Amino acid sequence: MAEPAISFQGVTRRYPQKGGAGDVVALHDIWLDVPQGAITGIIGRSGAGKSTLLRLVNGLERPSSGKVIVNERDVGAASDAGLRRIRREVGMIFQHFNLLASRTVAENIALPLEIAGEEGARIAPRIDELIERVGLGAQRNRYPAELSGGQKQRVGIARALATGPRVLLSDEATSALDPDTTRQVLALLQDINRELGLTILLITHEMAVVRDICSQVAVIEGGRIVEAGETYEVFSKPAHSTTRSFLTGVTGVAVPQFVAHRMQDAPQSPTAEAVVQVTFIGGHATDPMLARLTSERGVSVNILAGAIEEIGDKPFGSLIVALPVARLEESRRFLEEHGLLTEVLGHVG
Ligand SMILES: Nc1ncnc2c1ncn2[C@@H]1O[C@H](COP(=O)(O)OP(=O)(O)OP(=O)(O)O)[C@@H](O)[C@H]1O
Repeated sequence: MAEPAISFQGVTRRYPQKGGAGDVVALHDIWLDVPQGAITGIIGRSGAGKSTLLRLVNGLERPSSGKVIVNERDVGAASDAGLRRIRREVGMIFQHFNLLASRTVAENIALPLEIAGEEGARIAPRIDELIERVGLGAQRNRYPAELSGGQKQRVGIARALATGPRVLLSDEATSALDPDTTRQVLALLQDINRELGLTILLITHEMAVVRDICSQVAVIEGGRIVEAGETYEVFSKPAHSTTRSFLTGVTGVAVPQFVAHRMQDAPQSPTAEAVVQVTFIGGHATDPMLARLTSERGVSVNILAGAIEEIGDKPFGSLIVALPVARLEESRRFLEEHGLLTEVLGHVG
């Protein structure tokens, strides 16, 4: 196994509060490995500790205890020279782009190279290459105020790549963008990840971003990681209630209105039906298990809604079905024995 690109080892970050009212514990005993060359998402609500976690990676923050290892170097223990080296290897993009208004696109991208003391003659071809990569050839001499949000973020990405980093940190990079532009910027990040083998660690409060480009995800709540793993696994078997609440509306399908308004927690009669969400994962996605439940067990299944999408390059299907309450347990056992996941959402009748 390759060493992780970033490793949080028992990291706690406290902030003293004014007036001695005790510390705010922004992060509590974080253990997390970010694999090389992958796109890893950290998802959490406002105040969960996401920005603090990201700032620990490029040394803008230091841990109160524990270690943050980036490319095998301990960030908390780095000297000033060591920190400068780490920052060249770690690029960052921001929600509000952080471009200099008085500089053109090319001049904004040149900035980190100038700071790093790169020779003038080597800067120009590097800028050409970066502008080409993010598709901004026509905007080269424009100023930020003349650009759309998506174009500004492309400048941010080119600037972050200028020093040839091995890791890219993304702080809510698409939160200020409309859905179409978000898709384009996420696709660009994915291309960069694949073509340059760059490790990307992004923070977001949107599960759709995780679904679209992250192969790994960690869910953070109140400064603690409550769940982490491969996106596909976490989406198909969310173990924590916070994860489930982030997933609502992002995957699968909703119970149709005509059923939803009649649904109750408990069945009201022996002929009631249970409304069940059946999740198909991996190779099981196309298995006609519901048809077999009918043909082999004689259970009548009513399909109410369904969708199949792709998460982490694997099929992920979700169906909402009605099953007779009298056959519910047997039906769930049959489906689960064949690798499907079931969850009872309510009852009708
Ligand atoms: N410099 C600071 N001084 C004191 N408290 C801080 C500081 N930075 C963050 N905190 C506190 O630490 C906790 C985590 O903050 P953080 O900004 O990391 O969360 P977040 O998940 O990024 O939230 P948001 O999405 O709103 O930025 C919050 O309670 C915040 O108030």
